[in-house]
Amino acid sequence: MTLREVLQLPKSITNKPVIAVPLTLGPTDKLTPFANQLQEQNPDIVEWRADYIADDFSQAVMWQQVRAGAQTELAQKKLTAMTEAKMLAEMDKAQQEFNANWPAMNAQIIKELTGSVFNTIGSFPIILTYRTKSQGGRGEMSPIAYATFIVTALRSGYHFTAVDIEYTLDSDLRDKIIATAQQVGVPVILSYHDFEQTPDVTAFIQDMAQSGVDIIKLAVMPKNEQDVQRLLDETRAATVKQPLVTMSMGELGRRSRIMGYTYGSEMTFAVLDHAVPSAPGQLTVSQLLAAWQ
Ligand SMILES: O=C1C[C@@](O)(C(=O)O)C[C@@H](O)[C@@H]1O
Repeated sequence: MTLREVLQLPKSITNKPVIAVPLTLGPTDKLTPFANQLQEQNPDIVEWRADYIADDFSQAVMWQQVRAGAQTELAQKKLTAMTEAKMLAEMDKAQQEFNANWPAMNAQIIKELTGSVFNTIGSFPIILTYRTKSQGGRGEMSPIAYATFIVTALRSGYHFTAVDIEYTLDSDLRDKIIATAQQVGVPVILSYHDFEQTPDVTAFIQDMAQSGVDIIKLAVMPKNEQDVQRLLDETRAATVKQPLVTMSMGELGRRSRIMGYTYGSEMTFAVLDHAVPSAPGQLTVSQLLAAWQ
């Protein structure tokens, strides 16, 4: 099956790869300008990089906010030292209650976050991605919180076109996400990033193919032109059954983002004009289309 078929995207009449645009907005950014620009540039799919926003709604951050609010209130009340001590002890109890209620609150927060994305850009197919710091993203959640986030978003009632999971995630958690994705009918993209070098691409692709996922994605850093060519050649030579998405990052690797499809990479990531790239070397959609002219 081709990547377009796996993701149930319309057939291309140009034979070009799928263009994915990352959505990297944080908690104070507005979605509407992104949505408007999206309509103008009309890529195939949006990758919601949830790591740009989800950590702002983590258990620790939310409790911090509740506590700070309560403390400000206390400070305004001119309490005796004894009453204040009593109230602080009550805060401890409140924290325990907060922690006990967190799973339900977390599920609601994730549902609302997902809803805000779908209500604004839901006419576009959406990939759900949470990228950890070690894989080049912003996410600092623990592996369990990461898996909970993904599983809850998949079960939120909004239908993602695909979900991305990191190859480096603990295999039990990975299997749990894969099982959930299969239950809700969402294809899984398994991703691996190397920001230092271009590893043995063939070996990685073969190992990643063992995990029963639907699509394999590899983003690696070249040190020289030979590395870029090796990534392309090994992509072409790969014999796995899953569709592949590969790219050589950084300035040197740019041509792999433009020409990778002629070697068998079926999706390329590009940003909307004036947006900040989500990985080194990404072109804008306009630059990509111009390069294909
Ligand atoms: O995995 C990838 C590919 C990418 O890292 C790139 O190099 O374009 C960009 C990420 O947003 C995406 O999740």
